[in-house]
Amino acid sequence: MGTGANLRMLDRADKEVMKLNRADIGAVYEFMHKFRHNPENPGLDLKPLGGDSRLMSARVKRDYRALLLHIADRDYLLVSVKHRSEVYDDLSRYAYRINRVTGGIEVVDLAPVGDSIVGRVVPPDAEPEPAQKAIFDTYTDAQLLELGVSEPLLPQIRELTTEAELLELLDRAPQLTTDVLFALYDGTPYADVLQQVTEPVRADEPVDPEDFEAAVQRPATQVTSDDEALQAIIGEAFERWQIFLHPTQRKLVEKKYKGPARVGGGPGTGKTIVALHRVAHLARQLPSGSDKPILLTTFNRNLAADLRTRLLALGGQELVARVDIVNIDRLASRVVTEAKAGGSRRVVDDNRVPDLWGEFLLETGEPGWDAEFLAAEWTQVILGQVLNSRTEYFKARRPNRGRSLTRIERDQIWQLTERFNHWLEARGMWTWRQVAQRAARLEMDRAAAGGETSGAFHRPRYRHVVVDEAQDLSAAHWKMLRAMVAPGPDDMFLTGDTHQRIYDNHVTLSSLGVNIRGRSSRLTLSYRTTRQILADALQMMTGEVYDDLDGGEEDLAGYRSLLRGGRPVFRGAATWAQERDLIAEQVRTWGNPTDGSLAVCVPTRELAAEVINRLTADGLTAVEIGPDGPQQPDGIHVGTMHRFKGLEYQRMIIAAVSDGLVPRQMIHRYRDSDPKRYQRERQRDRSLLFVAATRPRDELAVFWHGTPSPFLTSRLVQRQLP
Ligand SMILES: Nc1ncnc2c1ncn2[C@@H]1O[C@H](COP(=O)(O)OP(=O)(O)OP(=O)(O)O)[C@@H](O)[C@H]1O
Repeated sequence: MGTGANLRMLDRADKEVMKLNRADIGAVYEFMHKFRHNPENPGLDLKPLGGDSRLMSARVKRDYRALLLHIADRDYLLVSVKHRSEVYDDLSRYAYRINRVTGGIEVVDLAPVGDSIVGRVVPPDAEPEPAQKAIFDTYTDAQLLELGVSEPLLPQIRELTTEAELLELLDRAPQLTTDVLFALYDGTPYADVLQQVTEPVRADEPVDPEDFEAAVQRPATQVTSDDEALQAIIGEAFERWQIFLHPTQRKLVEKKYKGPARVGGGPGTGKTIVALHRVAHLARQLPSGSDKPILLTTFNRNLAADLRTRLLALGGQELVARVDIVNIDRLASRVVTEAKAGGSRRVVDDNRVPDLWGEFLLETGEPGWDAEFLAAEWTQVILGQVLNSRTEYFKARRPNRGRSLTRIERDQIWQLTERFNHWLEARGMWTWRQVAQRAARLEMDRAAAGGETSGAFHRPRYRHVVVDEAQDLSAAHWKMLRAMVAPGPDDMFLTGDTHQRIYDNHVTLSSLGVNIRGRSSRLTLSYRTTRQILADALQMMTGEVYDDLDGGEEDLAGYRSLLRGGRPVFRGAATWAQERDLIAEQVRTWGNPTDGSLAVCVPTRELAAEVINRLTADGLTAVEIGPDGPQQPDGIHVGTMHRFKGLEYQRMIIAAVSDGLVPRQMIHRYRDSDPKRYQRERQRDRSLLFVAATRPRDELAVFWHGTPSPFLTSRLVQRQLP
């Protein structure tokens, strides 16, 4: 007999392990190590549990036993670690099956509901339990099985009459059973559950319910086999996302795509996690080397820094060494610097563009033109579409630009923009959008030269490009990225959510050479927020229509959470001073936490400064969230809405959600003059509020003074306390 064995751990087992004390956790690690070395080691006492079952037990230490599933000759799956007394008392309580829908292995403990303590957060003000009626009695067994519910659990599911019982059962049920029953319990229609919850995790090929070797390999069997990951689990220095992907997430990560692919989905559904795992997956297939063939990019600096930290946690220095992690503007500026195309020009912020146009028109004495209009035309059409010549501009489509232009007007505008360019250059300035446009041009030329058979052959810069926060990139950014990687399998992988677009970049990817048709998927299960917070955040989105980055529409159908918590608080005050009292009061109610778990979000920097003053006056440490994130980890973090992308807090207050502030008062001037722009700006402000409202994990409070923001529906406003 050979000595070594393969031992994997099922995701549910690690939850049990984490509940043990440190010494016992250490014992589990020792056990696994010994077992892999030689499962026949007499000290492990490996033996079948009941008849010809695949279930076996082995000794971890005096009081603990490991339950293992024997997959194949020297291949085992650790499914549970239990106290000795629980293992042998009633062997019929454990069941295992290959799920016919997902093809994954499911192991369940059939202990009666009521035996264990509910492990989830249940709101203190939970509604009274309904009368004794079986929760799922409107569905037949066949229907539940069709949705992928675990068969051995059916008798218990039939008995459920209260939410508490449901929560208890689902705490130990397989993932798909949990997902399906929650969706049905939330009132999602059967057909939608089938389409949104079950279909994305259906096995790609027919499932053989006896083939455990095939089953253990499928995404639906959430396991880990790698030693370092196991060690990390045991050492507690890990987070679950690093190891256990949801089957839907894992499928997207490991899929082979024929071209660019896109993953959408609401806030907190793990898009960034998927992007990071995708990078690791692609890196595993690279030939060894010391270069960086994978680009991982995102919108801004602190998001890129966060990606680096998380990628390091996921795959260590070895992985990070193969990946170029950089935010998109910095990437563009690198290209321009490398080509010495920027001279010594200094980059100025794009929001200064209207003022600069104003100065230019004044200085050059060009009457009859509106600086705002020209700034938008230059930014969105000329730079936005990387137009290089007057002819290109004549032919360009001008979607979302409101009024149409005659040929003569286009000609004049083109000339003006050329002069404006020189004017900026003479002042040693250019904007981030100009940098992006220049970089796109350089990379497109470089790619075109690569196709030539001339002596200087240019290889594409990257083999794979992975983009997070894809909704915020501009057309020039996409053109640059497209040119940096050769079209082909697994070339580009994008994650993002247009409901969270907070910069004014609207694109149609196919027109930019990034063809995601037929390769677009969506995640729907939020791992971050409670269903109570999620429901209220969705209310704030009422009535708005969002795009899918490719000319179509996208919604958040099926977006849900398995986490529960208290209902968000909504309160209005007469004045801003009184609202600050509300903030202070809420912070007190939550126990004045200054450990970095609480944040206050407001529309402007001035308001942020005033909140900081108020909290400081109360003797609390309050710190501002800057462009690189919070200035220090501790204290109460206070920042404007733009700063919250990529952050997560346990509790949050969103304050000054008042009419005139959310959306910004200034956008009203476009209402009649440029209704399309008005719509876009209004949508952007709504997205900012949505992003903020979906950052807290457990609790949310929303305040305003005077008239509440129009984004707060009357249902939300009426919920306020007297
Ligand atoms: N498979 C998983 N297991 C455990 N936690 C997960 C998993 N996937 C995601 N999470 C957690 O959910 C939270 C949100 O994940 P992530 O930031 O990737 O979501 P996102 O979709 O990119 O969100 P947003 O759109 O708001 O930026 C994080 O705390 C992450 O650790």
